[in-house]
Amino acid sequence: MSSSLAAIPSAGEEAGSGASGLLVGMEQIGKIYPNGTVAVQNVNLRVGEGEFLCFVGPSGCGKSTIFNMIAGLTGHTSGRLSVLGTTPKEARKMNEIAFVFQEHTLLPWSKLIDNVTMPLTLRGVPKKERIREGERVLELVGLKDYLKVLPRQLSGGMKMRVSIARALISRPKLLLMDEPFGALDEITRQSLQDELLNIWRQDRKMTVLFITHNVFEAAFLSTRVVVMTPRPGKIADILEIPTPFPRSDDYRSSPEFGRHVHAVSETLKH
Ligand SMILES: Nc1ncnc2c1ncn2[C@@H]1O[C@H](COP(=O)(O)OP(=O)(O)OP(=O)(O)O)[C@@H](O)[C@H]1O
Repeated sequence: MSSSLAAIPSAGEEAGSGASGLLVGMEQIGKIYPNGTVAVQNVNLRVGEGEFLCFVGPSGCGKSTIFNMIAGLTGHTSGRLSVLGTTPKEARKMNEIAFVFQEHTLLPWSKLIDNVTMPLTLRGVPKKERIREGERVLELVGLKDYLKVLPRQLSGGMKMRVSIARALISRPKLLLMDEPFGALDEITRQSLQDELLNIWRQDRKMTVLFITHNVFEAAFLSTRVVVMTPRPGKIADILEIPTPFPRSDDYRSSPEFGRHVHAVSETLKH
């Protein structure tokens, strides 16, 4: 992997000049938590605009830690990390990174429209614009008829759709999804995979980084799969999934899909 990341600041340094075309650049990234746990070691990764990367690896290998470092929620302790051409902390202030977790984190007492527009409310965006954007993203996830409904009236899959809508409302350049579909049944999971790919394909400038334990999900969604080793997490390999989009149910049952799943599974074993 080429790594001309000279413009990327080292751990603890302030923002440097941006590396153009590079959404995320990781060079020799390491993370040791204050209690001494070595979570991540020597991670090198370059992510460009419009990619869809899945991260797979054994439990505790540092996938969430990598996401938290990219999102500026925890610092790296060695190496160089660039996000949107600057440091993660600076990138976080740009409102161009959104996070979706497995837990939906919706406010139970707020209607859907208020839940999805929360990021805009916090930024002081006028109500008219908030409502317009809220309707836009709820339509994207197939929930435009549910504006005034409370989260408790929704199924798990619908709550996840709302979480995705809330993440999309800021039109993020970088969408970080940490095992978002892990708690859903297989049918709901597959339909959300289809919807997510449709949304991503409508905005090919958006880059998605997605954690999953499911090799089928990784082979279906990704342009590349990052396979990690057990802790301390390193990158075992990065597998290209060159199958063109749109990917349909035919792809799910194709020999090509089987080969990609097999390749990811085999890499995980080593
Ligand atoms: N705040 C923390 N302090 C100390 N150790 C931590 C902290 N957060 C995570 N760890 C440890 O770092 C390692 C990596 O954790 P992380 O959550 O990043 O792994 P993961 O690959 O996302 O796991 P999973 O697939 O189970 O969600 C684990 O050993 C975990 O216990």
